[in-house]
Amino acid sequence: MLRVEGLGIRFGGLHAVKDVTATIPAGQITAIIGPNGAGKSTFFNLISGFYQPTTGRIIFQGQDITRLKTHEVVASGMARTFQTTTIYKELSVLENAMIGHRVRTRAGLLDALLRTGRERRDEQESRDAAMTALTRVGIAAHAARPAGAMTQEGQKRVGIAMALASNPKLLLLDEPAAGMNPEETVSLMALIRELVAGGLTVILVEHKMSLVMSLADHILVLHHGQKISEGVPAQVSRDPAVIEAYLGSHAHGGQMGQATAASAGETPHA
Ligand SMILES: Nc1ncnc2c1ncn2[C@@H]1O[C@H](COP(=O)(O)OP(=O)(O)OP(=O)(O)O)[C@@H](O)[C@H]1O
Repeated sequence: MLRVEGLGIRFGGLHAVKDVTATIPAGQITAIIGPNGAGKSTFFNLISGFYQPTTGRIIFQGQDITRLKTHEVVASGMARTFQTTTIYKELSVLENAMIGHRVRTRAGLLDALLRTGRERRDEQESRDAAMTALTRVGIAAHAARPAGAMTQEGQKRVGIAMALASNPKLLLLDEPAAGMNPEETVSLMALIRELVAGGLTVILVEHKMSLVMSLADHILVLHHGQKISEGVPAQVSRDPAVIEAYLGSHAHGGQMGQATAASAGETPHA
């Protein structure tokens, strides 16, 4: 599905991501983990086209997307959510998903909000795509509600629907369980599993180790911007390099051993 080769980016003197080579399998859930400041968000921003890498290549479904702009990356079949909620609370759930479709696939946000001629022509297509996305995340019945009236978890689903409205093959979830209580976390995990069962490939960055360990098929561990381990959860959680990295970041509370046995909702780094 996705391959990165020698991927790196420097911010001034800091190598935030350095020489990462990895293959993300199709039809699976891959989690990117690592202690605080490991480079997870930066890696995410690189593969979704938000940052241009200093070195390396990104191959998505056989196509080199390294130099594509964000909207071109989306058009190629990849969409992401954001760590902090980026939904429009005063607008309806449906309108949010429609904006997700339009902003990601063609016109800019301004077009979408100002209802230009092109936007109007595209409206029906957006509406259909948005309803399909809302159905996929289980909130079609709430289409007319203001997004801000949804629960925290409901708002997460709106955010995921915004990404799904562009009908991606690969969905990038930036800390999907952030701010969720244990029950909401379990419910979101079920949703992510359903989406993958339906054919989607998912990559997520997540601090809640319990979620990562029970949800991910494949884990990639970053530390100081470099890949230090990769494999199935059982392999990775026993990898001495990973344990060492988390113990080394103990000052931040990152403890891998504890994390694997943790209940849903625990945030090892918090
Ligand atoms: N735009 C930027 N400019 C300069 N430095 C940056 C930028 N983005 C990230 N960094 C730095 O790169 C390093 C990696 O940060 P990043 O946010 O990717 O780590 P992370 O693993 O996502 O951390 P966390 O677990 O705390 O979210 C950090 O030292 C951070 O300060």
